[in-house]
Amino acid sequence: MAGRMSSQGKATVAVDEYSSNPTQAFTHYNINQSRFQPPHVHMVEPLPYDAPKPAGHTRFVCVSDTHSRTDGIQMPYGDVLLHTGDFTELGLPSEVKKFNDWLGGLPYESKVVIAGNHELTFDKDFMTELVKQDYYRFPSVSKLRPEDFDDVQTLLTNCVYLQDSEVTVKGFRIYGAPWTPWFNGWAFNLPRGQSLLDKWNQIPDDIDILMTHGPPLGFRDWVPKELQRVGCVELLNTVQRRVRPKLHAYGGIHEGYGIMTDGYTTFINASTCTVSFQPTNPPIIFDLPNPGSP
Ligand SMILES: Nc1nc2c(ncn2[C@@H]2O[C@H](COP(=O)(O)O)[C@@H](O)[C@H]2O)c(=O)[nH]1
Ligand SMILES: [Mn+2]
Ligand SMILES: [Mn+2]
Repeated sequence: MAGRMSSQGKATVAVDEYSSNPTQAFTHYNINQSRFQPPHVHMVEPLPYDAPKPAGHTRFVCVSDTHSRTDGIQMPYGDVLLHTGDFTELGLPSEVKKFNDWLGGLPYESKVVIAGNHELTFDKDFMTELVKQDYYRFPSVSKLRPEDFDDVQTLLTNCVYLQDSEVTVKGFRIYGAPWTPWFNGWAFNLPRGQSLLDKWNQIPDDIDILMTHGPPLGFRDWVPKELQRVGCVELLNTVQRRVRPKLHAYGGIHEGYGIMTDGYTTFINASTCTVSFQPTNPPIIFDLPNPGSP
């Protein structure tokens, strides 16, 4: 069973029986529960940049997977920038500084950033293992001395950096987490199932906006070259059965760029880079009514 009520009346999420095979999970839940079917679940057209912002709303500008290729990106008007990871290629301090400089030149009131699997130096446990393996997989990182990346987060002076943590911006509670299902042994990779669920269980119940690097199952998580869905089943169950944010922003699967809704949560895969790492997908804007406004 994937969900039940705790003694406090809150939903708790258990490991899904289809956790390890997201493509099969999608088919099963679609056939047996119509879980990904219209009318509730459908694609959403992006808001044009010149759409007037309704009174009492905050405009979020979502980007992801910019991979050190920010130079040509046309940034639209908005209030709060959300970047959901993979802002570098390898998490090199030089890349982080360049990204931070780019952020510094943007006019948004607040900028909130999480890491992705490419931000190698942000994952302390990953770096410990990499050093032990003599940087075998990522030789260009070996030129760094540990003191170069020990406090790499502190290079991000022009944003709020979230890692299993939250911030309140203009009354919105925003939570960010970098973890993705294991794939080729990158940073912040964890096995599907309980390991990832343990991370999702740290998300508080009353979050308005959730930022993760990768998608949940079924919402912009299709990898065409492998004919597979790769979203996290536990993340979907956590989002739909417990946290119920108004907005779930992510990237990770570049081919999944676009917007969907399940009728309550809007899911935005804002991957700027395409599958061939061209930074051509435009930032996605999204308006939310301010908390407490009529
Ligand atoms: N089959 C899977 N493909 C994946 C997964 N995570 C990423 N990818 C593919 O790689 C690109 C780029 O990802 P990046 O993290 O290196 O920037 C992505 O668009 C997919 O094509 C996965 O878990 N399974
Ligand atoms: Mn990426
Ligand atoms: Mn990634």
